[in-house]
Amino acid sequence: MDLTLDTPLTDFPGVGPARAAKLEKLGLTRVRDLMTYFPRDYEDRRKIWSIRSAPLGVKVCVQAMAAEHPRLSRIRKGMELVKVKAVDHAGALHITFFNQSYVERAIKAGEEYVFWGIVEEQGSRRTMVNPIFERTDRQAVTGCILPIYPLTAGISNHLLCSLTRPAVEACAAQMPESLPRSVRLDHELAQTEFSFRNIHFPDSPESLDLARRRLTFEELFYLSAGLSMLKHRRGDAAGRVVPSRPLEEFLALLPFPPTQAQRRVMEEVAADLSSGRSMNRLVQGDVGSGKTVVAAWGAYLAAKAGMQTALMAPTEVLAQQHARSLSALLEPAGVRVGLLTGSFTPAQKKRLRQAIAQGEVDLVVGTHALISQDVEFHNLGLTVADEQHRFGVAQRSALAAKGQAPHVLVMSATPIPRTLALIIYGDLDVSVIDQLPPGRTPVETYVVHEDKRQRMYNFVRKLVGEGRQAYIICPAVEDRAAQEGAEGEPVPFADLKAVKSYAQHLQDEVFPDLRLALLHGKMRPKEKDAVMAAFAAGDVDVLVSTTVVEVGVDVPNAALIIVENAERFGLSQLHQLRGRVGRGKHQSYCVLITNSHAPDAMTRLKTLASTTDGFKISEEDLKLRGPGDFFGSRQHGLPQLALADLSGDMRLLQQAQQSARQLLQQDPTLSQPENRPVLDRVRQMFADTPDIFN
Ligand SMILES: Nc1ncnc2c1ncn2[C@@H]1O[C@H](COP(=O)(O)OP(=O)(O)OP(=O)(O)O)[C@@H](O)[C@H]1O
Repeated sequence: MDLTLDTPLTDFPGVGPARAAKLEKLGLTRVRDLMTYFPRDYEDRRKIWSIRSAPLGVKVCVQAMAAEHPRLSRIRKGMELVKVKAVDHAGALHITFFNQSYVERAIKAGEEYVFWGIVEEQGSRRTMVNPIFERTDRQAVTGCILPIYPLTAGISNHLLCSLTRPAVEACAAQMPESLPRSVRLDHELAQTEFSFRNIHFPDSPESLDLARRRLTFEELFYLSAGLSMLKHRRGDAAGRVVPSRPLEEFLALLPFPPTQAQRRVMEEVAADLSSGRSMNRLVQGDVGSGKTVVAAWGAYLAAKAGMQTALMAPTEVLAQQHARSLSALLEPAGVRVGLLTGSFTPAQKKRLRQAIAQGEVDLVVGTHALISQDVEFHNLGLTVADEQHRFGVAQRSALAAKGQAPHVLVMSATPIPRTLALIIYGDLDVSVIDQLPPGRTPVETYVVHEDKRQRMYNFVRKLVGEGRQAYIICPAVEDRAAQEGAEGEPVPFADLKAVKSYAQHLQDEVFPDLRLALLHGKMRPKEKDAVMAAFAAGDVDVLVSTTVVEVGVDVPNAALIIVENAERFGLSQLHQLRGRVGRGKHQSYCVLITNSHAPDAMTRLKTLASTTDGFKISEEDLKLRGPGDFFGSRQHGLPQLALADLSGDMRLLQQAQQSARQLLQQDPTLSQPENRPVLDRVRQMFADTPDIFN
């Protein structure tokens, strides 16, 4: 069979319609797809041992001759055994196969085989159970470094290897070289053919490293090039001029002087808005660093220039809170603030929509409802997305599409490690508020086990006695699959009922004399708002809540947060939760309760207890849990990476970025003929995200 990159997999022997359908599930229909279907791991099966020298207890290859015809026996119903003795110059290996009766015919007395399995010793006998085996003259999966591919039901690693091996042999040389020669030489990257051969079937660990380095670099290079082009394109986009005004005029509205960091970021925003180019800026700041002020400043400038601002918040509770605090701040300066959420009655919504369309509202605060089709703005000049990584790139663009190239400000309260920020927000300029307002004392954090529960309740009572308020957070879980704890234990708060009855228990048995309230995501928005408002007003002492308070909720008098089943949360999420306290002048506390004694759970929780620096914590989280948490379900809308490991490939990312930038400096649109292959690859990579690259 003559293979080319376009040969369909159905041309391979043994691939009928049923298998083809399963392969398609993995994205594999042609040889080309096999080439870029990379192994997730490797097994080093190069060393071939003799029976006596083979180490015990680990998987090894042993070469030996079948000394007899295999013996098949049925020991009980449904259980078949095949036994065979294999020998070499110095020893014998007693091999047993369970329920693989075909072995009786497959192994022939007198033939040499390589057996891949675990050697064990019973007395002086060396044994092996269920090895993989092949004849020494037909070695394919032994004597080599074997790739381990990601699989799906009905597709074995063996099958994938048997497809990939001939594909790579015939077609590695046909894979086009798209990296510019100078980039390849500058970074000492291996050639394409070598890289594809060795990423699948490495000659040695060193060759594998070279191959992986090249292909990872390539991936990061195209990603960086795409993102730079996007930034460049946006950067060039003409923006509406929002004239700057003296900062002091706005600062006079604030009840506190800004921090240096806030001042700097506000100046950056004003410079963007008045530049005549369209702003695309991310404001990153640790919890409680005071990002809202920056958004308010942007909205203020826009309003004074006769333009509207839309501020999109991720939750109803947060939208309500922003609307409250922004109107208190801005209404005195004549900026009209409106709130639009999904929970309004149709009549209310209609009235507000009309006001928005007629330009009677300057700043519209809302949830996703803002993106809905029938909201029309009179003159939208600025959009602000709070907690952007919860929204996708697509949602951000949908909001922006409601105006004529409005300026875009994105605020993220989850500090993101720099590597990830470069990728998730590669298309944005970044400002960091790296300073907390003065007078904050760091939150004291404790990890405690169940047995200290009573002491903790006493502590709650003591703080409430001093006039403070407290949160008690329970992890309510929505999907059934997640209801088992990490170690398979049932989770006390796995369902809403449990949270409700826990709250009831606290009110009835533990704190009958305190004012408790319950908040959870399944409540009607109006109820949620009422509870939050009561808590903010100091009418509730203890708020028992699910993680709906996680993002952004701001009640400075709250000085204690207790997190139940803390081991179930990611570090960054716990950091967010902890950020709900320590927002005022009172010494605040965070108590993480756990039943778990699992060492890694304890390590994670102790990390949190040892630092309050959000960037450090998120880096630790990235190391411990991988980037999945930050990326969510690919909501960011950027391409998925096949090889690059964002927690480890930082240096390579920097090199790739630098090199992509250099190339784009010479040829910003990659329109020169020699850069055509790069442009094609970038387009291909961004093909699934047309809203950011067309
Ligand atoms: N410069 C400042 N001096 C004193 N207090 C400030 C200052 N800036 C903001 N604050 C107050 O600090 C609290 C936190 O501000 P804000 O809600 O804007 O933080 P944030 O960055 O959005 O935090 P989070 O991400 O946790 O929501 C608010 O009560 C705010 O009024």
